[in-house]
Amino acid sequence: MASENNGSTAVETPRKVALVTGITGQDGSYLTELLLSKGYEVHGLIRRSSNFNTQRINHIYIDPHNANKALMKLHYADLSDASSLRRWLDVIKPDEVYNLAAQSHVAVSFEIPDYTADVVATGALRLLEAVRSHTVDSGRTVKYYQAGSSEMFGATPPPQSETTPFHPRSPYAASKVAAHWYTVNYREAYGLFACNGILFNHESPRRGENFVTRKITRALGRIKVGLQRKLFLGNLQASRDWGFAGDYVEAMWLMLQQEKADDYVVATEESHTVEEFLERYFRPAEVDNLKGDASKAKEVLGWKPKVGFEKLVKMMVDEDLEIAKREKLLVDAGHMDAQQQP
Ligand SMILES: C[C@H]1O[C@H](OP(=O)(O)OP(=O)(O)OC[C@H]2O[C@@H](n3cnc4c(=O)[nH]c(N)nc43)[C@H](O)[C@@H]2O)[C@@H](O)[C@@H](O)C1=O
Repeated sequence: MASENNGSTAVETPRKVALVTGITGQDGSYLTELLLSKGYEVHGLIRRSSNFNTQRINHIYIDPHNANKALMKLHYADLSDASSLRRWLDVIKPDEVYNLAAQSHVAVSFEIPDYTADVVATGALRLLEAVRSHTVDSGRTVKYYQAGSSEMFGATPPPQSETTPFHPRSPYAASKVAAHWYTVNYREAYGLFACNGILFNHESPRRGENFVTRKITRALGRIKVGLQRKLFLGNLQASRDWGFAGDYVEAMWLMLQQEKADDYVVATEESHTVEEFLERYFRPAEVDNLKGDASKAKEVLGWKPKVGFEKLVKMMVDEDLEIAKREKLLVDAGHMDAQQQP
């Protein structure tokens, strides 16, 4: 409980409680930092893995035995396990649910389409249904955020806004379209406060190393310190609207603070091409050109990006150069293989 005492009366404001799927990912870690800074208690659902995968949130983790300070809590669950979702909703009783979990790699979704659809599309439906049934049984109100993607626009030419038709070009994108419409449907059919954020690419030093921006900045750092000589890239003609993940999680939160649930495009409105390469590879179907029109988020949410393209690239290159320098120390001391590329 947050309390305020001005000498005469004590006003007690209950902490807001958020439930975040995908908390171990790039966006989950930035969103958790934001929510904790706003005084929320944050519960994250994590998948069981034989390797720890909590690197992005280790710096904010406090042992739960320290009950007064540990405001981020982690629980095992899975978007493929409906009963786990409902159980944690009943236990945690969140005010806001952010569905950020996904198999989020577009190229990989061609390799594991069935799994991608199960987690990204049906997983969102399971969570929506768990939220709906929990609100009916408990009489509580829960707000829901669905992480949508510019990949849903796919082959439709830019600029892409909330009214642009979807034309998905991968199992991942088609699954995100399904999740988008499940969310709209639960809003219309059951009156659930459910929002879709249609986020264009957003990057950071915490971006997964097999997405193109991080792949490039990791390689740059390693090449600079002499740990790597070549970088293999794919389609260099593709254009993307790249923003900073830290800015984008703020838009997610803002959507759930509005009077009315709605869908919003979040983008920088600037587009750039992938340019560097040594060898090419191509995806079965490619999304050529993405550039968002975020006018609605600017007008209604009062949101605008703080980090532009150049600042973003510099931030990532600087951070990855530091990582490469640390790797070099390990290689020189014989603790790591120089050929071991990320
Ligand atoms: C919004 C959206 O954003 C992301 O999806 P993505 O745009 O596919 O991201 P990416 O970084 O993998 O590719 C960007 C572009 O870069 C091209 N490209 C060239 N050479 C390489 C290359 O070597 N690796 C990769 N990964 N891409 C390459 C690739 O062909 C594509 O045209 C996900 O977060 C997704 O979850 C999401 O929702």
